[in-house]
Amino acid sequence: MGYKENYESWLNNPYFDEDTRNELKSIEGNEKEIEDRFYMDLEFGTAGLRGVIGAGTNRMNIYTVRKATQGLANYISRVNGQKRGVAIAYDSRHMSPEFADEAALCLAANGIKAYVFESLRPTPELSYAVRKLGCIAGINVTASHNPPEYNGYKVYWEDGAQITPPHDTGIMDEVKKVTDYAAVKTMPLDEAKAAGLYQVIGADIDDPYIAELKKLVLHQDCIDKVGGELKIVYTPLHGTGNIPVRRVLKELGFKNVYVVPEQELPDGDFPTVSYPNPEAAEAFELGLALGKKVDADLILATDPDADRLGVYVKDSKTGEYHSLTGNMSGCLIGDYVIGQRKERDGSLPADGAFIRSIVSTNMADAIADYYGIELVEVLTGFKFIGQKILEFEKTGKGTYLFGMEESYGCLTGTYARDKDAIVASMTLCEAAAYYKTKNMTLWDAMLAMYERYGYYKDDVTSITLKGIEGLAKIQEIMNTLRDQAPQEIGAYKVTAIRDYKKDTVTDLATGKVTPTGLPASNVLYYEMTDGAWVCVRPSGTEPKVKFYLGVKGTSLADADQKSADLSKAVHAMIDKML
Ligand SMILES: O=P(O)(O)OC[C@H]1O[C@H](O)[C@H](O)[C@@H](O)[C@@H]1O
Repeated sequence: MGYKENYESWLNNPYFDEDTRNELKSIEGNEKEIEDRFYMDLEFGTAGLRGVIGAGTNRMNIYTVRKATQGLANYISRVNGQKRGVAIAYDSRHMSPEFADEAALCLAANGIKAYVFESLRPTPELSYAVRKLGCIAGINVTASHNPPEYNGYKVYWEDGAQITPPHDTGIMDEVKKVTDYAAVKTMPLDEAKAAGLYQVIGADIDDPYIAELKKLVLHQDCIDKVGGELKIVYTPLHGTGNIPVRRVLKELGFKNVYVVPEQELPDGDFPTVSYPNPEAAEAFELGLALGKKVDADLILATDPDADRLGVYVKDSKTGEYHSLTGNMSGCLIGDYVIGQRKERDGSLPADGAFIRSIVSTNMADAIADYYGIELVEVLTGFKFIGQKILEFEKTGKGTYLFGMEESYGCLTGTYARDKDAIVASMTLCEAAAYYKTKNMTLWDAMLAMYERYGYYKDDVTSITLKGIEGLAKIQEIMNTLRDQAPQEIGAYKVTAIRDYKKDTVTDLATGKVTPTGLPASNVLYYEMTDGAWVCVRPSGTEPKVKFYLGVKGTSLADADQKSADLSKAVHAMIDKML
């Protein structure tokens, strides 16, 4: 069916509620809008379903949510997982609780028990809940850090990680097979409850989740010593982090936690920011102002579903606040956790591993090298880190020590299988306490890391290309780069090209081709002279093509300069293709 027919069929089908049909009527004659809403079904990307809320097959609405859930239910039935149930969480976005209930009632109508959180919860807690309750799957209704008009639907499998092969394609196939929206099952809430197919969860999961986090603390002694002195500013950016972050910090003994009042309460409009993403500087405007006022040691921001953490730290020598990228905070936390674990236990597991995505900093490799542990690379998406943890468990080979992504996410511990900004906040505050007892700030610790591991500087630039034309343009950019591979970028010569789609690593000096060792993915990676690199890939969660880059300098200033120069060269390369 073409987009026009799809539109007509929604418009004229009484199965769709009146509001939906009225919304569709209001766009009559607006071809572009109709095409965008109906030219495709919302697809599973890096992080499941994600789209703008509204009527249409390419939108997030109760019908597309139900359809996805019917597909999931069919898959669960196919693998005989009905009895184990599905845990469901949701964030502070518009329609999140409604979509969560739609999903639950569809599952219930399929004989699958749904465990639904009583109110909003962070993504990592959902991941934990799936494991804790022994569920076959999990659903999280969230669009993470996207703008307010978006919502999404992340699917988790029994190990608590977001779906990967074979379950992702298995579920997607089942979703595709559901062609008649009216055939999707659902049932009334009271009936689902009476049948024991809808169970509300809350404190019964919160308490053991927080307890798991606290088990990971390595230096309670340091918190006891200076937890009353450190000043921490925190913003949940109108999302789910508020209660759990404050709770864990309080229970551990951090006494001065200042929450940004304007951003404390859940609000799906995210009224104080245009983009509730700790990667964006604007997310810190209010936090920084409060930080300066109270003279905070560190400023933390978690995104709406609290899987990403952004950080600013105070440089006590200049009084300035430095922003830490996800690469920097990830390395700071990873280095602390691995280093202090070694200190505590005397040694690290012989098969210990530090996992990072291919687009994350090479400083991680230097850290792994320093501690004599393995550095494992995975594709972008924390689900691949989750998948590795499971592989370690299944094969008995490999011990997870730490995992991180440049996109502001990391996980210490294996109680959850998605990135956890609650544990990241906790661990960073603990590290701040530890370094404080050594008369160091977190910024001092960061500088010490540069000294020890090298002056790595990494950056990411993205180009937003929306809609059907945008999608085509992104493909065109990838094709251009494949057909006319750059031999140099800025001051650097390309030494090898990794094409993750073709599964090839081509050494440009010898022409030798080797496999990438990772599953196929539309990613191009240029290894360059002097430890520099550039990587290009379409985002799986937003209408963007992303250009990642990294350099290694001889000092902070040198690395900054090299990074700025390479960034300029990448921009010039992009401009040529637009
Ligand atoms: O670059 P993208 O495909 O948009 O993904 C960026 C990030 O999105 C989400 O936060 C996922 O949970 C991450 O695992 C992923 O790295």
